[in-house]
Amino acid sequence: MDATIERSTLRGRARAPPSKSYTHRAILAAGYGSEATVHDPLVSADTQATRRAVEAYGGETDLSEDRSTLTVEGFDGRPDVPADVIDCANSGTTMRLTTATAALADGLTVLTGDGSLRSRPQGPLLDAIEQLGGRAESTRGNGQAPLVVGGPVDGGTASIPGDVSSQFVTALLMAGAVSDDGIAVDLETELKSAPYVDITVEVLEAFGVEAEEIDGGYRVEGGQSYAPEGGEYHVPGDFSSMSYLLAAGALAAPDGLVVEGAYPSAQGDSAIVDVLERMGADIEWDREAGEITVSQSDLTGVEVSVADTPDLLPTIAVLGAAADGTTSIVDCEHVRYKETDRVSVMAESLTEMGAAVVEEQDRLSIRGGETNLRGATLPGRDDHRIIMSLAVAGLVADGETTITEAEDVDVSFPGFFDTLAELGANVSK
Ligand SMILES: O=C(O)C1=C[C@@H](OP(=O)(O)O)[C@@H](O)[C@H](O)C1
Ligand SMILES: C=C(OP(=O)(O)O)C(=O)O
Repeated sequence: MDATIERSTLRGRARAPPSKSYTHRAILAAGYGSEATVHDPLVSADTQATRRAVEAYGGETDLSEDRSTLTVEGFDGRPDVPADVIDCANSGTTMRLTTATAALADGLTVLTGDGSLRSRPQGPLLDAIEQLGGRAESTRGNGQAPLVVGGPVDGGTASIPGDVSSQFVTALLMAGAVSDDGIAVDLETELKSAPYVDITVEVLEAFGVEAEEIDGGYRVEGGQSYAPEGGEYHVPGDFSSMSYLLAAGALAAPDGLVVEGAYPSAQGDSAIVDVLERMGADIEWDREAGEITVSQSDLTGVEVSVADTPDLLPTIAVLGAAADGTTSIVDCEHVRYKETDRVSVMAESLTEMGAAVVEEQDRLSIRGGETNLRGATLPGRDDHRIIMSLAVAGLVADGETTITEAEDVDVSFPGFFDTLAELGANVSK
């Protein structure tokens, strides 16, 4: 599917989808337990992959007809050896989190994914599982999927670098809670994407599982049981998804637009509100009502570290391209290990749209504001965040912006283009 966007004026109210990160964790936490109902799950391509993995390990899941609840009968801490290969599709979270599950099973599991996922780093997690006494191999010996993983591991201490993916820590903590001896993770370097581990700790706590940050790492006791209070868990709204709507409002909603479902949580990506404020946007977050109101404003470039918030890079890059002056996105090397190398892809795409961009290994600088962005035909590269951010750029570009393979927004924000259209965007697909 191609999506074509033209300059637009937006207004009204929109609700971002439920959080992808919380949904993955809630489904897997419920899988590690015996029974739980997950309310307001994100039903998207990525979270469906985690659902399939839980089923492969012996869990059962049932999505209500209106898709508002997912009931999970878990495998109670003891995963079966899957009857088939687990296909994690495009989802890094699914692959990392359920690779650690495989290390608890008494036999071998094979995990694979699409071309993008098969090119992303898994080596530190494989090493960690081997340090814990499990078997963990990349079939091509390059630290990438397909992976062959086996256990059962009892627990112990594993040391991993912190600057590749926080999902390795999340994976080991979630599995460690149902291991016999628990797992301690020593971080060899400072942790990037750290708020995602805060999300993990928050979800574990909601499921009655304790994990803690210790000096230089994290630790979880073994022998714990996953059971949310009353058997129910509610997923909050997704701030990464909201970032596109908020950026769209700051660029193209003179009378303002309201984003609903924005309640405070551990999501680092709520920092988008602060970034927009620093750029000069007229933005207000009513935390109690869970509503953010944002209006079109003249934006100025700022320097932003995305060490904690890698998924905001494409959104901030687009804001920078439309702002006066230079926006520097720093601490971004780990953003190269996503569905695509998003530092390079945003540099190329925004250059194509007429922005002045300088790409360095750990910094992306965008000088905007001198001339308008111009529409272009841009490949979506099977990367949901590239597609959504470029669609926002299209709202303020001269002429048409066409994004190819735009259906991949389904990974995290199904209905993204319909939501934009309901806000008044000129979108055709
Ligand atoms: O744990 C999670 O839910 C995620 C962690 C982050 O990845 P890294 O920890 O690999 O940076 C983030 O980019 C991804 O979209 C979701
Ligand atoms: C990188 C992302 O997710 P994952 O790592 O789960 O593929 C993302 O959603 O931007």
